[in-house]
Amino acid sequence: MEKWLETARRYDADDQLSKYRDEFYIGENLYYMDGNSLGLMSRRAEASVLDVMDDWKTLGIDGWTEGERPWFYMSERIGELMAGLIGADPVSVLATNSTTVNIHQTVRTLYQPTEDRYKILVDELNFPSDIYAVQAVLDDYGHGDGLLKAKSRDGHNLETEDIIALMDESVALILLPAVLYRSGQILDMERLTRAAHEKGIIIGFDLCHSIGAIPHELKDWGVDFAVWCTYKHLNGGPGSVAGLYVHPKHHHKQVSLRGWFGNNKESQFDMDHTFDPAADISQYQIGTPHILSMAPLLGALEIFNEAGIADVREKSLKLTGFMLEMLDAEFEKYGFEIVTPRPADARGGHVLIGHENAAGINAALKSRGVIPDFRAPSFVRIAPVALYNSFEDVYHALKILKEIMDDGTYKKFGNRRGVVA
Ligand SMILES: Cc1ncc(COP(=O)(O)O)c(C=O)c1O
Ligand SMILES: Nc1c(O)cccc1C(=O)C[C@H](N)C(=O)O
Repeated sequence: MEKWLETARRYDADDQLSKYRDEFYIGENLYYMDGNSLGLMSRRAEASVLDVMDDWKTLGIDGWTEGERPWFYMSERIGELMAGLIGADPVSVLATNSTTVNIHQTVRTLYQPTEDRYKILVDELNFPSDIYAVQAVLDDYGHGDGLLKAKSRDGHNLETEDIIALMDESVALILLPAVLYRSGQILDMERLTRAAHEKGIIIGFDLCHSIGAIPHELKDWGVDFAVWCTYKHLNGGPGSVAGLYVHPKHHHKQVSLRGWFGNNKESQFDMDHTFDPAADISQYQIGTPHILSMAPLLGALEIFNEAGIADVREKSLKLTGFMLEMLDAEFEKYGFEIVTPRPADARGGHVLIGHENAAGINAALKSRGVIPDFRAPSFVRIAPVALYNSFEDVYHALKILKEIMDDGTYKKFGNRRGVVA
């Protein structure tokens, strides 16, 4: 194992992003590898929350329009800060609601079924909330049987051609993940979008596991819409306000879930009963924005815009590459299945390993200060995050994993997941 430590130290010495590690609160002797579920708090995120609290303290109601960070425009302001991460114009990006609400909002708004074309194409590996939301839309439109699921050949990943083969004239809309939440596979968004548009289908992506980990070019690819959460790679904190993108060609369509914060800002306080939609993405807001759950993003996103998503991606690939190399070389005898695709263009920001005792192994790792997460039925997800993890973290996490396997301590933990895994 010693040679891996040397490699890790060499990589760390070369790491241009290592200066950001100190900006984050990282517990003592903790190897935090769960940034794809909940990113760590940075000092800048903490400071921006305190600044917003201070505006509330000193300005009261005038905080909506006064101060350096007027709350009335904060959803759009954070949208601007996220635009570069997804390759979009700032006027097409917004921080609002939760991911699930944004799926209801975008899908309901852009889904325009006809008698022959009413199906929504998803995949059988997507996160449950996405499926619940899409099924609810279909049910409400009287097309409950319209959910079409692309199947996985190996139970972990998807083949682009299998998805494209399902795109026919019966499909009205497609919602797919950009990076699969379990395996970490990146889907070919550009090719899928091209194929969907050739068939006249609206296509959107869930970027929960890709934003902040990989670059995107949504506008150039012509993607119709996207949604994402901000508490994973973007480090916005638990329940931080989600994001959405809608291509400018759809901005003229009136949103389905209407509320007064989607109204044209100039006329919003006229309190008229006729909805006067904002001309741009602002229309996708519904009610009063959750200012305190947006505030951490002001600081957290500043770090991203400074570090640059290209460098973040380069380091992230090197971290997961190093992890995969160690797993291949040192873990063969333990019976792990390494699920994450190997090619760099197909691998997101985390690695998924399968083992029949995965829940016990996950618990044993946590007891030793390594924080991954368990995903049913038998997987451990490990995310070394470019902004705050080092190569030495990866080395220590895997060294501890090896010790747990060698001494069998994982057996003491049973093999059941916690209530929140
Ligand atoms: C792919 C994906 N979609 C949706 C969600 C749910 O998002 P929210 O709880 O913000 O609605 C998550 C994670 O919680 C996710 O990983
Ligand atoms: N949103 C979460 C939560 O409220 C509690 C615990 C975990 C989460 C997650 O984000 C899970 C995550 N979407 C996943 O990929 O499994």
